[in-house]
Amino acid sequence: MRARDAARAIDALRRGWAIRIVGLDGAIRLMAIEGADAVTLAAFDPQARADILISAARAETLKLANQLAAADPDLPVLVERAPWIDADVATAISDPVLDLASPLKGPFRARPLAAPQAAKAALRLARLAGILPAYFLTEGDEAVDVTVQADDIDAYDDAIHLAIATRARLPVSASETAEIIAFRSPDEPREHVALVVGKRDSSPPVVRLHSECLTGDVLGSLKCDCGPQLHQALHQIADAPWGVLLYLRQEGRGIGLVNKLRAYAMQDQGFDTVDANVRLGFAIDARDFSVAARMLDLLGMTQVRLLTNNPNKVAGLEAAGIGVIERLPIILPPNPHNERYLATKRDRTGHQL
Ligand SMILES: Nc1nc2c(ncn2[C@@H]2O[C@H](COP(=O)(O)OP(=O)(O)OP(=O)(O)O)[C@@H](O)[C@H]2O)c(=O)[nH]1
Ligand SMILES: [Zn+2]
Repeated sequence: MRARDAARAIDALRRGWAIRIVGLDGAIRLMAIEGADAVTLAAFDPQARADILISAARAETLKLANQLAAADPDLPVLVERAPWIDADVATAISDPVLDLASPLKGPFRARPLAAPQAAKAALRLARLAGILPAYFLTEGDEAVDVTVQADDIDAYDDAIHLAIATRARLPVSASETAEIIAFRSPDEPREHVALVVGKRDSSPPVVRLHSECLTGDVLGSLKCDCGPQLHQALHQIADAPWGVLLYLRQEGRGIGLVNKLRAYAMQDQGFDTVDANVRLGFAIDARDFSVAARMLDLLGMTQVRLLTNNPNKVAGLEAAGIGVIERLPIILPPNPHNERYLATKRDRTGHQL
């Protein structure tokens, strides 16, 4: 059960437990800095010798990039442990939101990575767990709570075992005859849903992929366009012969709610949505639309008319075998709070607005 080991490791990281990642080039023992305190750190690393693993982007902010031998932007950086680096300093090293409040100590020194494949997998695992990509790292063979192969983290794909769990009628304000279909995967606790609107016929459905946005969808946040887009999409689908809205549990473009809110805190400090993600150590867009393709596949839909301004959604579905026969724009007027966000999407992430 290889996906199960990755799922266990994700769970362990969120609980602050120690894990070991075994790569082709060696094994590393890790504990997430996020959630670590003096007590858990002492148990993990009694001699205070664990180094600190961070993303290349974070290392650049800490002025460590010039010490890197290989210029691989995806290769994490190992920061040598100094006596003054305790749990609080490690937190300041890992979290860019704190940079203004706690000017960083230094200088830091980078150390060569003994197990680069395992270290890269550790960063991917942090993203999957929704935590900051920063760890205490040792190469010792002391006990851990979970051991996982780097290959299993690389291959982790929550779409593979996705299946329809149940379906029911769900009248919504846009359509009284909608049906909700829930999907579940044993590898992933978050459940995706599809809302099928209108009477299914042989024409390609109008489809909207909506990524979860708690702040926009539920709280009416004005910082983004998610809430109004969600409702507009449902009405556009209701006006079409038929269609489906996929509600994907990809909060914060796949980095999770807490990390998205960290990105918002970075935006309060002047960074735009793209730079905030990068400075936190994540991809600009960490979503994988193959899960949406798998849902459409399970619904028997192979060709769609896609409601989006995002060319990556079109490309992602097509790469996963769904034919996008038409892209339909979804345009809403900006407000003073999301004007910059929408301009960034247009200018930096290729949105056709
Ligand atoms: N990381 C991050 N995520 C954000 C930010 N603002 C909104 N989001 C997330 O972005 C996602 C919304 O994107 P979508 O509306 O699905 O898609 P899109 O890429 O804008 O493309 P469209 O189909 O054209 O709307 C949601 O998961 C939001 O939580 C931000 O500043 N940072
Ligand atoms: Zn939003």
